[in-house]
Amino acid sequence: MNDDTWGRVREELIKRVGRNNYVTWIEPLKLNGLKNGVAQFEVPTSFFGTWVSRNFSDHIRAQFNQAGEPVERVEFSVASVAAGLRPATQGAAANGTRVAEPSGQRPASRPRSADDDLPGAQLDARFTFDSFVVGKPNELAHAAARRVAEGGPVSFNPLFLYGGVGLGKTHLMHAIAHELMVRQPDLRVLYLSAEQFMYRFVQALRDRQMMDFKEMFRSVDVLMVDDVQFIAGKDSTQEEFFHTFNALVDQNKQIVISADRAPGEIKDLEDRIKSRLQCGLVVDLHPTDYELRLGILQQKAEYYRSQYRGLILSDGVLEFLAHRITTNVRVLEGALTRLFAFASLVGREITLELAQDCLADILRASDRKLTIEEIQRKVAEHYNVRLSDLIGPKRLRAIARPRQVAMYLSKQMTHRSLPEIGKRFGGRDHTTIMHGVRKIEELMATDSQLADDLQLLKRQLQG
Ligand SMILES: Nc1ncnc2c1ncn2[C@@H]1O[C@H](COP(=O)(O)OP(=O)(O)OP(=O)(O)O)[C@@H](O)[C@H]1O
Repeated sequence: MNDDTWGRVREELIKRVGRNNYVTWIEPLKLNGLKNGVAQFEVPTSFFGTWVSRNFSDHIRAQFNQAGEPVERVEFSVASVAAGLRPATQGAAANGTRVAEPSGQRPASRPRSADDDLPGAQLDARFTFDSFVVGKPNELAHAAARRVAEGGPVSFNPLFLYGGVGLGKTHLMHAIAHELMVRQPDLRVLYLSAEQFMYRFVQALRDRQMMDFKEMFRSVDVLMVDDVQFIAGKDSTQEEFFHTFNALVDQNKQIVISADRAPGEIKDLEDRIKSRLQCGLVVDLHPTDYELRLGILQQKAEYYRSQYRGLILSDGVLEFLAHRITTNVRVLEGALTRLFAFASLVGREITLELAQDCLADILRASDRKLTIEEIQRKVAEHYNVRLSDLIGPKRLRAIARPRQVAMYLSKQMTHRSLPEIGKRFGGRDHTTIMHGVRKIEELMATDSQLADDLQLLKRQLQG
């Protein structure tokens, strides 16, 4: 092989897989040889090899062939610390690649969810515990996820993680899966979204393969279902999910579920499923606070600094973003990505002015003030009362309580004064509003249902 070939192949790969993927997954590969149509690479860990094999081996093969070097198979071996590279030990996989572990150890930790018989979703390699920043709002969820990922005796089943958009539920679930696969390579870990569960179920029904479907789902050691609220209102999917769930719990197999709200708050979910979901540990990811946002930004900025070497980040920019972008982590990440990409394109230092300029739309959207009308609408919808009744004079308890909830939230979540709030509640006096706010404050201490309602409403309004 011409010495330059791998260099040329790498250049092409940057274009095919993108710079981020390239730096993370291709750059660390060491080409050991190319013989009889097999390209052999050294990789730092077996997980790394599995990941590259699964996601990039086709690209690598194609680019070698393009460069005039026929390659039929790509192999990855883990370097042994003491004795250099150990020979590959595992047979070729169906896709023409193989991943090997150092000899003397267990066979390669090929994630079982990558097996053809397990229809799991792909895991995002970036979503690990190492890259998850822990702060007050997510410390409980993180601790619970860690415990499950240790893979010891099942102590709470299911683990139910919930929280608003983009707060890290999926990240934590993937982190559990990654960790389990590394610790216990033989474990059958299946991660999928509730939507994929339904899709598989419908497919099995259509193809008359329900027995296979049931057998497959009951054969896993760990089942993780993301965004379970999706199956609410889908009767037969719920039914099947319920049976799968029970069968696995009976076998003492771990289940991890995520949703955008607590089990009891998912509308159109059967009561028996709600109660099953509440049996284990239910933990929520709270909206981020300033410290957590700053921590996440610092971590991501560190990564970008290594990607865009030479770029200067002025003091105070990250603090500014953590203050101003409070929506969710996904938006925060998007802002930083754009900022670094823009600064590198124009070759300028990332200053506060540049950030304000380049992120004007995101900052404007984050600045959006919540209105009393939005709060009233959300509360009316939540309690299933008419908006006109919520604002109107009716004194029925079923309406008066939601009205007080809306008054309380208006006081808490907007900068409006009591008289201003009164005006928007059908011209009520400010003392009526004050009474409503106090009533809710009192009740919250003793009525856990009300406290849950308020938490949910706040989360949704902040979302
Ligand atoms: N604590 C954290 N540390 C680092 N990154 C985080 C953290 N929380 C969220 N993120 C990042 O924010 C993005 C959104 O997270 P994720 O997809 O897990 O959210 P989610 O709660 O599943 O949202 P959705 O409800 O939309 O499914 C991801 O890129 C994730 O890595």
